[in-house]
Amino acid sequence: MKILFKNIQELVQVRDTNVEKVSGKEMKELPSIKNAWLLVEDGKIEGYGKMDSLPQLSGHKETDLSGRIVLPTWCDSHTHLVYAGNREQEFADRINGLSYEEIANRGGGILNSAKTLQETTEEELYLQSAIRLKEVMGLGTGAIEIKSGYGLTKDAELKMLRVIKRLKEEFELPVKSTYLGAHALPKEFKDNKDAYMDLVINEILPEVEKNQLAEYIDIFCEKGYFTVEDTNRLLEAGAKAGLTPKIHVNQFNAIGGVQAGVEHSALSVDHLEILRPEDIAALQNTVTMPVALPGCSLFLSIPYTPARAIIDAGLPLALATDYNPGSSPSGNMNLVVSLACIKMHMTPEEAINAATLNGAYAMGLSKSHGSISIGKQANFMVTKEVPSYAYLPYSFGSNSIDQVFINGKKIA
Ligand SMILES: N=CN[C@@H](CCC(=O)O)C(=O)O
Ligand SMILES: [Zn+2]
Repeated sequence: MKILFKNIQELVQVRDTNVEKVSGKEMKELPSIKNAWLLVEDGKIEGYGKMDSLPQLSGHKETDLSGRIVLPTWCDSHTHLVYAGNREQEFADRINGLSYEEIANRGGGILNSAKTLQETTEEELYLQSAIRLKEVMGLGTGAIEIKSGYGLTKDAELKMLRVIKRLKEEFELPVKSTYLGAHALPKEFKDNKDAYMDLVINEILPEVEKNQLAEYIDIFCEKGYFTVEDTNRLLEAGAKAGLTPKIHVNQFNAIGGVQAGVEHSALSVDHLEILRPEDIAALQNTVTMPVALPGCSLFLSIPYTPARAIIDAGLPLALATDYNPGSSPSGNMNLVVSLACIKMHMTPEEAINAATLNGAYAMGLSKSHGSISIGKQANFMVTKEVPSYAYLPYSFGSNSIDQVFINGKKIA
C-alpha cells in the first residue's frame, strides 16, 4: 500500500542515500524541501519532492500535513536502556554533596545497578526495559543501540543481552546490541582485575559470539575502571569474535582511550568530555565517529564535550542520550538536541545532523536510516504545528513531536 503525505510545511534532512555521515562545515547544512510531499510504500521511502511536482497517483492513502514539519526519527547510538530499578537515592546523595566518584567508591554507582539487576528476573527486566523503549519511541527515537554492563557476572551479562535480543525481535525499530562486560570491576575482583578480564574475555565473550548476542563490544576506559592495556586486550579478543568496538573514553580523564579506539577501527568513541588536541588529531581521517552525550554532562555537572573544537577541526560528531540509571536517566533525544545547541554551541542544523545521520553511522545504519532518502526505511516524525525546525531545540522541555512512523507505520 502506498501512503502519500502531502502539504508538508518542510521536509528536513533529504539526501542521496550515499551520504553516510557529515563532517566539519557540512554539518551546518541541513537540506530540506518546503511545501513537500513524501511517498511511502512497503515500509520504505519511495519518493519525495515539492508539491508542484507531485506525480499522478491512484489506489493510495493520503494524509495532509499542512503546518507540520517532517524529519527522520532520532538515531540514539549510545544507551544503557536495559537496567533494573533506579538510583534516585544516589541522585539525592549527589545533591547533598557527594561526587559520582565518591558514590562509586562506596559501592554505589554501576555496582549498585548490577546488584539490583542480578536479583531481577529476565522477564521483569524485559518488562521494565520495554516500557522505556516505548517511551523513547514516542519521543521520536527510531533506531537505538543498547549495552549490557549492569550484569558483571556471566549469568547476568547474558541475561541482559538476551533481553536486548528480545527487544530487537519484538519492536519494529532497529536495535543494535553492545557487549559491555568491562563496565566496572565487581567487588570480588577488587584486587584481581586480570581475573575479571579473563572472565569477560574467556568465559562470557564466547557465549556472546556463539549465541549472536551482540554486534559491538565496549569497555569503560577510565582511571579507576579499565586501562588502555585492558582496552587493547579486550578489543583484540572482540575482533576475533567478530565484534566491532564502540567504547567509553575520556569521560573524566584523557588516558589514551581515543587512540586505542582509533587503532582498533572503533565505529565510535563516546563521551569525550575531556578532550586534548592530540585526541582530536587522532580522530582525523579515520572511520571512528566521536559521540557526545550532553545528558550525562547536565546530570553529573561535568564539562560538555567540546563540540566546536571537534567540528571546527573538520570532524563529524554524533549525539546520543547515554540513557542509564546513574549518569543520564533520560532517553529523550529532543532534550539532547536542545542541550547540544544551548550548552555545546552547535547550530540546530549541526545538532539535527548529529542526532540523525551521524547517529545512524555510529550504529552502522546510515545506509538504511538517518535521512529522508529514496529506498531508506520510512522512519520519520511529524511535528506539532511549529514555525520552523529550529523551534524544536529552542523550545527545550516542550514536546514538539506529534506522530512517529517506523517502517511507514504510525506507532505514536
Ligand atoms: N560511564 C560509564 N557508564 C555510564 C554510567 C553508568 C552508571 O553510572 O550507571 C555512562 O556512560 O555514563
Ligand atoms: Zn554510557
